[in-house]
Amino acid sequence: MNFLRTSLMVTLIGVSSLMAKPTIAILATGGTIAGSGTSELKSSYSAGAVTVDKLLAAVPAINDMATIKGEQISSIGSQEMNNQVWLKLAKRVNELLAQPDIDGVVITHGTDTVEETSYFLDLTVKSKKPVVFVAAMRSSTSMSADGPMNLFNAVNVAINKETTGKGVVVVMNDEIHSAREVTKVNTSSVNAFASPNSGKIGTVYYGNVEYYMQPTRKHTVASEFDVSKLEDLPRVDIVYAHPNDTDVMVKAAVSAGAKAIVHAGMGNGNPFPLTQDALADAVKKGVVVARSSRVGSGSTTLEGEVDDAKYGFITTTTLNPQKARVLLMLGLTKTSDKKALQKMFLEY
Ligand SMILES: NC(=O)C[C@H](N)C(=O)O
Repeated sequence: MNFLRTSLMVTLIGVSSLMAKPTIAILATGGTIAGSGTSELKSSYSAGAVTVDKLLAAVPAINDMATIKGEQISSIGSQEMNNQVWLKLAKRVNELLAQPDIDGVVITHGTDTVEETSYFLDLTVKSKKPVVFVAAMRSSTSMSADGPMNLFNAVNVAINKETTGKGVVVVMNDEIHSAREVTKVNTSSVNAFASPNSGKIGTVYYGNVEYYMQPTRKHTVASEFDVSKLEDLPRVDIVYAHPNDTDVMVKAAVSAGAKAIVHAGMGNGNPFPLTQDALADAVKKGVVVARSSRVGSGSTTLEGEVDDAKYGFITTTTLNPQKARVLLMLGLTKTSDKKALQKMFLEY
């Protein structure tokens, strides 16, 4: 009799744990998804004006799928994103994902720099659990706001078993992108994101998730970067190339104390000759110079038109300048050895 009662209880516990909803932490940082304007037909608004509770209240359906725990990290337009918020966010996500009762994290963010913040977390989160960034191009008060459906889709991606181990992903406009690859490609359209080198890794349509690609570079648990004890990050500046360029921006970066410069070169990462000399001088002063490209896709190849060995440059391979900056900031917390940093650009 006792045996029967015990086995019945075990079965009931088993069934109820099978039916238990996953718990998802939603961390809000601001952005247009939390933007508020005075008219649903005007494009002007203030980013980050809506609190996490209001954001969640706009999508009640997510409570049927998961137990939701909202948290406000910051309330800024992502053009105001900075080292402090990056570190706070990465530390908090690691803390939450270490808890057995948290199954995944969704982060609401602005679109302007979501490609950088998501890549920063891709390199610093120490968990295989889902981490999903979501944003919007239309403010919460706009007609046909895209935020609610994007958030609904993001929670569906976060509770989907297949998201485990994929690294940090970004959900926008029914698409799932890997944080390493995704970039903003349009200033105003709801279809503002693409992964030019690899394509999206999946789709999410009214909550139905389909994956068909797997990120191959090192991320999350395979990454060597640890922010748990960091208070700040090394300064890395980006210098954008153009015909008839000068040495002014490179010199300004060096005298401002940049530890590294990412050069957004022309074509396959080519600097203007005068700028190239200034970059070579920067290397002699101990500044790391990484050649990226302003083109937006493709790799700055190890053996292109620039003799990297002669000038002491490294290349960022397929990372665009703003993502290369993120990897360099973290790389410099480990080493300033150029060979070691070049290796990171081939692995991450
Ligand atoms: N669509 C957006 O989210 C743009 C806004 N400036 C932001 O990045 O916060």
